[in-house]
Amino acid sequence: MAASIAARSSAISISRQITAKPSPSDREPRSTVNFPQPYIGRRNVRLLASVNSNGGATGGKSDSKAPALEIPNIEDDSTYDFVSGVPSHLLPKPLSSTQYSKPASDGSRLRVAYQGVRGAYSESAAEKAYQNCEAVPCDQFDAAFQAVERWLVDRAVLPIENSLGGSIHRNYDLLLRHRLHIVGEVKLAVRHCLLANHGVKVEDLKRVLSHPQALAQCENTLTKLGLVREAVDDTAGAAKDVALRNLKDTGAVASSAAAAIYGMDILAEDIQDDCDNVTRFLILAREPIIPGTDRPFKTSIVFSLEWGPGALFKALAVFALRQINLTKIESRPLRNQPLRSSDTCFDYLFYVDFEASMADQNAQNALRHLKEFATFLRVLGSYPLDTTML
Ligand SMILES: O=C(O)C(=O)C[C@]1(C(=O)O)C=C[C@@H](O)C=C1
Repeated sequence: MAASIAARSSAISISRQITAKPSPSDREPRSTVNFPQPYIGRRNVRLLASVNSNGGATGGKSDSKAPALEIPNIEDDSTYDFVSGVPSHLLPKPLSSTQYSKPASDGSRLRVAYQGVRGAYSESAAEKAYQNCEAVPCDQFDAAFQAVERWLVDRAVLPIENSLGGSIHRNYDLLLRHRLHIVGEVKLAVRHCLLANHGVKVEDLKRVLSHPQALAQCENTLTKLGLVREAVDDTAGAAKDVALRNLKDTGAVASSAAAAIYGMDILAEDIQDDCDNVTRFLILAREPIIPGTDRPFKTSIVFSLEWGPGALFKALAVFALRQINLTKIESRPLRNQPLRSSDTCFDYLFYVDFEASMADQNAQNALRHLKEFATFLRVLGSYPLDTTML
């Protein structure tokens, strides 16, 4: 493998990873029938956490053509992993929800991959998730996923949505292409600064470099200043580039930490369009955590549906009927899936976050119900909510 121990303290670059043989999970999902389908079909599997054998409220079977809001009987005694469909006794022991943030017992620091260079917001998020961790920079999101899969690091912390800019679609797509588990979330208040080299004034600037999300979050300020925007891989990388090339007509939108690291002046602070600018990051690991009920949990799933009137309404009703609160829904195109026979519409994957632990009977019933009519369903993780004040 090209990425080796030598890469331990240097940035992980995707080009280095590409020389390695792709694992089956690196491949693009081809269609719903080619996905690993632990939840698909009409077979009733038990969930990893124990469930009672009558399977829920009504115990009745529903009609798959017009799914009624009823719960099926549980007929199969086996226990399967949510994600892989492998019998759970054959899987590595998952982390418990209290273990997931503890440092390793041998005193070594947890290695946490993030996308960007030093001074990126993602680095701060990694450090917020795991104080005293070794934050490992990666040039692309994909490299951070691969770094975890190849045991180069222990975790990855990647942005998934921002309160102003919206979803980071690339990471939704990568969640499905890779086999990692969501084991936590981190919310980070993002306060952007306009940075420039020493002696440069705002009036001297013609262009500004930054991550597309950061540029979107500062839309109003940058429009008022009349600056031409140029998108780069990360905010701190923009600052580094402007500093290294000693540009006099170009600024960067980045953090105050990046200004200090790359020796730049801060021309303006808090230039985001709203002072409440928050980015939510996901913490990814090779193994899932055991969902608990000792504190508020969230569960993230992805599913696809048969086409037809009310299909999404019925899918979401499995949660509404059980008073389960949804916190996020995102739809993404189902790639490599030919257009439907009528050629008039696309196929979608729906990513849903809901406020319940997979250890809750209610959540298990909801997913068992959804699996009756979903053409694909995967649990991406069940993890504690980040309830810290920003
Ligand atoms: O460029 C950075 O500093 C990042 O950490 C990336 C990122 C993102 O992808 O959304 C993270 C937080 C901010 O929302 C802006 C950019």
